[in-house]
Amino acid sequence: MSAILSVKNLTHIYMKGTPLQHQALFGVDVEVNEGECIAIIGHTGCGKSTLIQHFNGLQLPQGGSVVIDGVDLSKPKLDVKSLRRKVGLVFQNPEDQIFEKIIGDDIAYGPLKMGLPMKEVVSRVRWAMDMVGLDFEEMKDRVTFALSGGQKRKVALAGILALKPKIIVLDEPTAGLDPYSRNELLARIKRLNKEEKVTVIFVSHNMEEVAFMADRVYVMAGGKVVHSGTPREIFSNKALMREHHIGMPESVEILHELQDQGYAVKTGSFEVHEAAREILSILPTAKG
Ligand SMILES: Nc1ncnc2c1ncn2[C@@H]1O[C@H](COP(=O)(O)OP(=O)(O)OP(=O)(O)O)[C@@H](O)[C@H]1O
Repeated sequence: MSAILSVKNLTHIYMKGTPLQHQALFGVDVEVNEGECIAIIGHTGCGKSTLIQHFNGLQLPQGGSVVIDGVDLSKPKLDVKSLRRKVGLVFQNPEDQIFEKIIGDDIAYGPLKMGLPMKEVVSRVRWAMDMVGLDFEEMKDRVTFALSGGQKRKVALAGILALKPKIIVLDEPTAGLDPYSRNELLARIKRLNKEEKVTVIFVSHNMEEVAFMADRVYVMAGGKVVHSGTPREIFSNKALMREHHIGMPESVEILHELQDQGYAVKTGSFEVHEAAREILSILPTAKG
């Protein structure tokens, strides 16, 4: 695997030189390999959104460097359009991303702007709708304003996918969704990552989601990366999670609680069936 995204010593100061100046990033290093699924977690205000806004040129490096698929974002005359075809950023609020009245038109917007022939545009819209689980025939002519929150999220994601980006960046992809819609959308994103080999980077406050999706996790605090590792490594580090006010998957929380009470359980198991096995393993030697 080779690095498709490399961030080195990135700094960012909002409203530099004004009385409202605020430094949001203090020398961040992130390296993402092609095909990986990466989670970025951390307490609110730690700089996650600021960081990911650099990935498609919404913010440009003030200090340090960001190189994506061979494109150095510090270079003068950066071709932002071509960068945004490589990296699709899906905002937290889908309404910030849906502009057209009709679903099919909205998803076709990017490919049409790219000047692709109509046949290719239609084929991309079909593919993108299929990837996110929207039925093409049933949904393409429906109006966007009448959709549910979950459907809007799917339309926003399909609009990005229709550009066939190598990397998708998702800011809290399932915030506000019910558990069924959340799991369905996560399974779709996982399929994009594992089968279509799209590199995925997502920000999340939902640790179940991080445990289910991520190959690796970056933990941010105070504008810095304070730790990185597999979900297993991160969630077995209770001190780290507590120090940075980050929750854990509930199954891991239960295992940590048992460990605190003196039971010999391993805390790196975060899938429910693993955690259940771990708990069952201590039953014969249970205290009291
Ligand atoms: N446009 C802006 N102008 C000034 N300060 C900003 C701006 N955007 C963000 N900040 C500040 O920069 C810091 C990092 O914000 P950022 O949105 O990157 O955090 P975050 O980790 O994504 O937070 P959350 O989890 O709440 O979305 C915060 O202190 C925030 O108040």
